[in-house]
Amino acid sequence: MGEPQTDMRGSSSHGHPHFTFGVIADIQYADKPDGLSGWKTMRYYSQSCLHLQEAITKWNAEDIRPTFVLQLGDIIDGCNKRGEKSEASLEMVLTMINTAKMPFHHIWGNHEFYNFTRDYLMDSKLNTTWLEDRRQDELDPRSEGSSDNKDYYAYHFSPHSKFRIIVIDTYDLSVLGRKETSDGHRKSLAFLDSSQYDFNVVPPVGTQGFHLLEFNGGLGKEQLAWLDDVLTYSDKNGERVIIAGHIPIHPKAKRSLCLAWNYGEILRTLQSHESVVCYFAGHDHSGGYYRDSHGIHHITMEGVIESPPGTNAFGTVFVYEDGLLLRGRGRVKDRFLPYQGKKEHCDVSMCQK
Ligand SMILES: Nc1ccn([C@@H]2O[C@H](COP(=O)(O)OP(=O)(O)OC[C@H](O)CO)[C@@H](O)[C@H]2O)c(=O)n1
Repeated sequence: MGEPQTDMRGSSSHGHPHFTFGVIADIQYADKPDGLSGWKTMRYYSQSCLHLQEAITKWNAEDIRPTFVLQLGDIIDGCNKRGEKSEASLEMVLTMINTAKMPFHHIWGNHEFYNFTRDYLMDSKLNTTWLEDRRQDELDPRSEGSSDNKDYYAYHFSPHSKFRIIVIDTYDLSVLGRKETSDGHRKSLAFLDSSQYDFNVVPPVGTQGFHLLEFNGGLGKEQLAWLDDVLTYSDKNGERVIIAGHIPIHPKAKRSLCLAWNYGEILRTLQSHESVVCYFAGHDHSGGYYRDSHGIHHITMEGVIESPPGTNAFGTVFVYEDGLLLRGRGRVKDRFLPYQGKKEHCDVSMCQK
């Protein structure tokens, strides 16, 4: 695909954008020398905040200022916990984010849970449910007036009358973050018990249960039902929906072991609603892209932490009448993502759960 062309005001052959927003993933800040990860990939801790600062500077200066930014999780690295630097490092990154002229929606990844408990996160500045569109609460039968009632961190908002953004919690089913005595932890273990898994063995990619690893997670039944309700409303209201979570949900949209435990169930939910346009994830630092058989675009953003000096990894999404234009910076490619009608068949044959 050739370079998508836009003029200084974002207009293109697709018209003028309804709105724009920023996306960024896996900043993983730590005051630590650069070095190899356990996966033998290079991690540039010295660059993570510089890259974030550059992204904010660019977003602040854009002709059409992004309405919001989706921060796709892993904002600070798990190694902060060992040095008892979790709170100080988080404060340092959030102070930088305060210089942005638009709100950030924070998503929680595995590194949030290496540093903090779920209870801590719920009361922290990384809980951005206050940005949800409360006027829509009455439209969600299961939300009971507020997302505060939920045992998972997910919400939605409508930045334009015909568009909705849904933030999902891909560590709702997880052995990270929840107290061992909690119902959520029990349900997560029950899920794993019903599957073949062993956290001590990393099976080859593509074999049964290869993705049932501690650093992945999934969506519980309640969250799936809530998501289905919100999407049903969006279908009826003629909205286009963009969903964001930390973990990729399509086996072809990632390169490594990063895949939600119950990706099949999540995919089936998304694919049963015509409103869904795109799913944004992070987690797999090498990035990925796949357009599934229902026309849903799966974008896995390259990770800031694995972006060498002189590069970066973030993007601005221009939301047009006929599609989304992802204008990538650094390692993130430019892509035009057209909206498309549903096809009859479904590709969940690849999905084991
Ligand atoms: N070979 C390895 C490497 C790591 N682990 C353990 O897995 C956990 C998560 O690793 P980490 O690198 O911190 O996860 P990220 O979310 O930063 O990155 C995911 C990558 O993008 C995957 O490609 C941690 O507990 C490690 O100790 C391991 O068991 N074996």
